[in-house]
Amino acid sequence: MLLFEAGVSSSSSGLENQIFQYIDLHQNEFIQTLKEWVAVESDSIQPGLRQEVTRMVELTADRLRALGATVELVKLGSHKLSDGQSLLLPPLILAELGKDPQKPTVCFYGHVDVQPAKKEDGWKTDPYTLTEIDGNLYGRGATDNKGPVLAWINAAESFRALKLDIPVNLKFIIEGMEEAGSLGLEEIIKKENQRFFSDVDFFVISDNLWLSNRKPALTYGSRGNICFSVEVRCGERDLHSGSFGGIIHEPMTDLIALLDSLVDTSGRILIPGVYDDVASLTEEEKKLYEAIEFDIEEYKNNSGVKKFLYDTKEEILMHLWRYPSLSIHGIEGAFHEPGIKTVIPAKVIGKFSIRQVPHMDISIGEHQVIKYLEDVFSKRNSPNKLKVSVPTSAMPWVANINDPLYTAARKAIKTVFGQDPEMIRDGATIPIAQMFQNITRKSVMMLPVGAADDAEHSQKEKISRHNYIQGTKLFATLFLEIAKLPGKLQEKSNTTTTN
Ligand SMILES: C[C@H](N)C(=O)N[C@@H](Cc1c[nH]cn1)C(=O)O
Ligand SMILES: [Zn+2]
Ligand SMILES: [Zn+2]
Repeated sequence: MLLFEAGVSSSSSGLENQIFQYIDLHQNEFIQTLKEWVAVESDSIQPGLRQEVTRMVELTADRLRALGATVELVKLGSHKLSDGQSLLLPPLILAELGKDPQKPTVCFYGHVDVQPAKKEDGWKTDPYTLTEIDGNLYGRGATDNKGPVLAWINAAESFRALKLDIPVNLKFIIEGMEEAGSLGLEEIIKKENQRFFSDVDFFVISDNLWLSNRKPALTYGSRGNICFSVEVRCGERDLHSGSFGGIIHEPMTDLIALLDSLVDTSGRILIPGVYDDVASLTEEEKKLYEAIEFDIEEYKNNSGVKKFLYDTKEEILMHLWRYPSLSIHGIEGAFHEPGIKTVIPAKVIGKFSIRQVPHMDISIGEHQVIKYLEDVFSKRNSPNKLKVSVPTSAMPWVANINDPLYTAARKAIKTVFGQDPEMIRDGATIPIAQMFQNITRKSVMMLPVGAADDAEHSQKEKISRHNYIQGTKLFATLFLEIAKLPGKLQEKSNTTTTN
């Protein structure tokens, strides 16, 4: 059996070494569970797979119950699809393990839904069969986010199996709609703020990646996102392009023109006012970017793209983390199969999103985009119908890295990986981060275990065996480090005695 040397460093204690050995010895069992989880096609985007998402949430609940946790499945109601139909949302898991008032309480967030994946998208392995190749575990959801969710559960299980006291109370909030924009979540966080979340001291999210393939990271910021749907319709049914091509305003032509008006060739968003509220860059912040270790070539190789829009480390990171970006994701109703279908689609829906950064206002952004699209469309003198909607949006998040939670995590990372973490932000969005911070006013931290080459949302998504197993050790060590934070414990026992 392979033992990871970095997990048994000179700075780790006897207790840590005992836990690390247990994790190393049981790594194949942990991987087997991940295999079972990856086999569930819990794609939250495609309505036809909603039952699989619910099944995945139930499987997760079973695992938490087996750990000894008390599990509640909270109903989130339903949501409206673009065709007007209503679809049930999967339940949300709120689980609790330990309720000792003398211990700090850590709430972990993760999601068990995944992005869509089909073998024919270009996967070399079946996306729903976890496949190990050269130490990497390939499969949809391996890193985003089933692997990290299991790593948290594995960490707690390891304490239990060794009959060791978990030195923190654990709470879990696990959803099945993150990839679809965390529908229904904010309402529950607000509702549960005075109940389930009332005794939480720290929130930890492990749903993003390191900046490097090898160097661990701690994340203190993420971008938000506003998702837009732009529908252009000419009639009730598709038309023969031989019978009608040349005499009508085609919806797809209108839509392509609208989408083409959004960004220029340098990546700059062309919607007036979008950059107005972006936080200005201070000298202090500039220095932060200069100090970061970032291998542009490695990042480029991970993407498979030959050239980025920017050449310097600072420009690239700033355009990922502190400036908005606009991406076009797809067109519903467009003929996308191989071959030629000589049709004029009657209705097409373009999908794009704008990653929001601090100080940008979502409702102002929505208004600016809708007005701009209406202006561009009106100049085309098209009789077609334009409808712009915002199916989902999420706020950006930035945390205070001087919070004791970050101190505990730095120590845990140093113990397990033998090096200090890179302090990073993330260009992606985890809607719950800002909800936790805003609503509960407690400390929030992102502690990723996936590496930069994990290819989230892509055809070769993976987590390495190393990161999955070391990640499990990291979370176990984090429990021990959080329990050592004196200020928090002191405060907690004071509160307990005065109550
Ligand atoms: C970072 C996280 N693993 C993730 O992939 N989040 C999604 C969430 C989202 C945002 N808008 C719609 N879904 C993402 O950043 O794309
Ligand atoms: Zn995720
Ligand atoms: Zn994702």
